[in-house]
Amino acid sequence: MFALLSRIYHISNPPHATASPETKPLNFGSLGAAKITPGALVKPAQSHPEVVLYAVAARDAQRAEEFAKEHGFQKSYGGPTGYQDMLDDPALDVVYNPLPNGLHFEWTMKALDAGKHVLLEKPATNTAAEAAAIYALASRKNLVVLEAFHYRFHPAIQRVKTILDSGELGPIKTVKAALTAPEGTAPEGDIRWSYELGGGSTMDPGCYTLNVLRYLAGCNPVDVLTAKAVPYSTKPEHKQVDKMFWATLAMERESVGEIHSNLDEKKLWGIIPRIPKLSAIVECANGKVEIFNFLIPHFYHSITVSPAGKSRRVERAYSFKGIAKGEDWWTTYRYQLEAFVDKVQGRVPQTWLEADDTIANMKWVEAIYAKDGFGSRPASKYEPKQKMKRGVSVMRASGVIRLIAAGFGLTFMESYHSGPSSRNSAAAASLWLVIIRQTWHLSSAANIATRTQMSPRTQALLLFLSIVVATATRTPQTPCSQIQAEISPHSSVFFPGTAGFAADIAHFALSAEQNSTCSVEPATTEDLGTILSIVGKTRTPFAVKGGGHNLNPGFSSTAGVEISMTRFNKLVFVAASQTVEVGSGLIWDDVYAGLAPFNVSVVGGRATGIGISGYLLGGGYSYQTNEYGLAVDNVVSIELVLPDGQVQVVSQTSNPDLFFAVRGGGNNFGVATTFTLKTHAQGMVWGGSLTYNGSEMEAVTQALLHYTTSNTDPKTGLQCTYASLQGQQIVMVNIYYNAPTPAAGVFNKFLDIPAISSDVGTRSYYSLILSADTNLTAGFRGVYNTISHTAVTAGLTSAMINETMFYGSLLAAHTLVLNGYVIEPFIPAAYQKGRGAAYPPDNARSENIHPMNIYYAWVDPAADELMVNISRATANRLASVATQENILATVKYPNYALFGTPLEELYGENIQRLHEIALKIDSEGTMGLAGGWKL
Ligand SMILES: NC(=O)C1=CN([C@@H]2O[C@H](COP(=O)(O)OP(=O)(O)OC[C@H]3O[C@@H](n4cnc5c(N)ncnc54)[C@H](OP(=O)(O)O)[C@@H]3O)[C@@H](O)[C@H]2O)C=CC1
Ligand SMILES: O=C1OC[C@@H](O)[C@H](O)[C@H]1O
Repeated sequence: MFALLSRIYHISNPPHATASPETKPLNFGSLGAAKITPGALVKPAQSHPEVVLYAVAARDAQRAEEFAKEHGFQKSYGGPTGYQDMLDDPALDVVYNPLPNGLHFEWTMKALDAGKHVLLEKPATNTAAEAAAIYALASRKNLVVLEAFHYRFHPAIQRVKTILDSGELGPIKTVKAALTAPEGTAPEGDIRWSYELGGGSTMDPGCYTLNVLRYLAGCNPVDVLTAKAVPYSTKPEHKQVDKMFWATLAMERESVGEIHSNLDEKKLWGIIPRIPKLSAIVECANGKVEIFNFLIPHFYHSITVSPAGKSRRVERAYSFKGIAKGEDWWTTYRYQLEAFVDKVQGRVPQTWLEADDTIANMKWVEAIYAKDGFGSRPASKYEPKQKMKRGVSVMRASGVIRLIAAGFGLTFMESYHSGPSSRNSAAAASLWLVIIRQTWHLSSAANIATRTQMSPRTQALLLFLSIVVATATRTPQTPCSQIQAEISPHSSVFFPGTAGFAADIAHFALSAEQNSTCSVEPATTEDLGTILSIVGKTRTPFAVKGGGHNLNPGFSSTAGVEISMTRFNKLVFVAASQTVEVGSGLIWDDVYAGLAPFNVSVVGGRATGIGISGYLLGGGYSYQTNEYGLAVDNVVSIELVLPDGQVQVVSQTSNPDLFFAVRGGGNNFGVATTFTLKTHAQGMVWGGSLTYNGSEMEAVTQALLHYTTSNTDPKTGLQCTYASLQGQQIVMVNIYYNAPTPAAGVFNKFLDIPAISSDVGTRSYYSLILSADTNLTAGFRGVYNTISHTAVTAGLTSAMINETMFYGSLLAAHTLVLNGYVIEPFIPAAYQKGRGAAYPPDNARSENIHPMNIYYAWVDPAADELMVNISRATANRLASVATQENILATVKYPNYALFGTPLEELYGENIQRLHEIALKIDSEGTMGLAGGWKL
């Protein structure tokens, strides 16, 4: 009892800390004079020596002033510009954002734009897409954002996690969490009852229950099995505002989650208040653990551990007992503030919530709302300053999360645009894009066929499909419903209008996306086999999507059944063999991040967001190709579900023909589920991105020619892009060296040229991958084309510059967002690291292929055909120049080639062998129903 009273006393009267002379204190400002500010910031700040309560901003100036006086803020800002005025204050370091949920996105983006770190109240935003956009901006600006799930910083919940992780209770079976608040806690008119402001029980106590479920289960959900919600009132404005909800979720590791919250729990018989529910209970194979009051454990909590067959014990954890900072009386908010300040000050926080965590939580809040029919809270109308549009792009988080994110689309670096005209055109394009997107999604299959450059065969296929779809709507058993009936509960089918479906069909390039009849997320090879067998027997067109980065329409998208590989998300490093098993639904980001703790890496993609499977099935060029060869040269084995549903692990010894064919030969032979890859020791690397003004094109070209003719160092990697961004000429150079410092002089000529922006230095390999702004054009329409050359000459670069400038200025005023021509030089040694893959054919390896990426991104769907034709014309002209210069290589990189490219141009001497293998493996032609390079 004394301990309890002592804690309560100190929570209300914390000892005041004095600033330490060694560290610079941080000036905090609160956006809004919110009810939570005193508890979450003011009190904890009093005992934190590095936190200064610097300012508060409120819509009403007098209220701001009073609030500042009452809580000890040095300054106040008020009135209609008060929030922004505070953000513009150069002395402000950190923004605390406790605004209504629906305003979190706008004001966090504005705070980041103003260069401030943000402690952001939960739930981070109204949608997962907004959360992703916040973290994309924070990462670009190197600022800290933390979603204030304060309870996660307290020793109590961490103790529960430690017990579960220790294995004492065995594998987790179910996690149950509930939070209820008595009626009146959120009175009528509270922000929590406003749909526009992001209200609802699932958004408020509910987001904690979801968060604690994910944290204790140690994984994310894979499906919302059931969800039910009750509206706050019968008034029309509350139709989508839940006062309580229940949901059951299937979790990744075969556990089940049950969560519930009630923000307005009525009294029993109208008179007896109910005891609030505040517990999380985890049932495991060998026992159970329950934490009472996981939310605000600092007052009082209990952790009851009941191992099977042993006696029950009760634990409590108010501090880390000297292992980490803290006192028994520290509140969850105080622990949180400690970690947040540590992070901002560049120290290692005791614990942290990464972007992935926040984005996943929002994703599953939305999924619950989708399932119970209440729908996501409205996306903010705020258009971020630094982006032209809210695009759709595919983002991946912790290896298991996938969502549609507001592509942090086109970043208009201020320095590229001096006049107002470019901003006006950006705004116009933005509006246009929104309208186009909405109408495009209503387009029929036939429209897709005529608007995009598709072969008569594909058009016929689509026509056939429209008939199938039309018929299917009248018959009870469609391929989708058959799949739904036959797959296990681990796998899911999603239909249009659901969040799962939207995520499954999303592509990097909008022009590559198609509205499918349904999407399927198989979780097991058996289910995948069942799906292949159903689409094969019913002759249903389908597509297989890994990362969704393929720009060719119909390659990983379909009007039929979209198979999304997202649930094949395993990542297992095997130290003994120095290999890693990688699920084909992951993106390279997941792999790099997951392998970093082992100080190893793999030969993989050079840009963020690239999927494992498409990249590997096409060959795979990497920053590490000079040192270790192409990605296909580093594949040890591939688990494949064959077109007849059989599962086979294919390696050089088990099936040399298939092992040859799959590495570069695309999806003709089945669906890859797991790749086993060689890993290589990985320390810190050096490199990053340099962006130059067009006026430096000649200087950069000279540096490039010098580099390509003199460099033989296998630790190097480089990409040089001549681009026109909205009519503005620029050159972007990404450089890489596999050591903390580069060999003397290797990149000096590039570094000597004045750059508009430079982000080069010693960093982790994954940070290097993130440094290139390759999501600049996510969500626009796009086309890739390519030629391959064997060397870089002045004649070729000058032709590339001509093409860039000509089409850049011709089309900028109309629809073009960006065109880019990328030189990717490799040293001859790169091609000697492997042999015997479908791409590159062995005889072409001696040519020392440099694949050139030709990329156009635009807005108007009506320009699709024009852009494809331009990409053909420009590639043909560059091929002629390369021929004249005697540097044209014989094969093209499949992952850059435009649809319709003859297969001989990709596979050269391998074509006959590939045809024979495909015929043997897929005599029924099942894989021919999927798009891609079809043998
Ligand atoms: N971490 C935790 O334990 C808790 C977190 N929260 C979270 O903090 C946030 C704020 O909650 P709470 O403090 O209870 O809410 P309040 O209603 O007290 O605060 C919201 C603030 O937002 C400002 N505001 C700006 N625009 C609007 C608007 N259109 N309508 C209403 N308010 C507006 C107001 O500031 P001004 O007067 O300056 O205009 C107000 O002070 C929520 O995101 C909530 O989920 C809440 C409670 C506990
Ligand atoms: O964050 C919160 O924590 C406690 C809840 O009662 C409150 O509504 C919520 O906003």
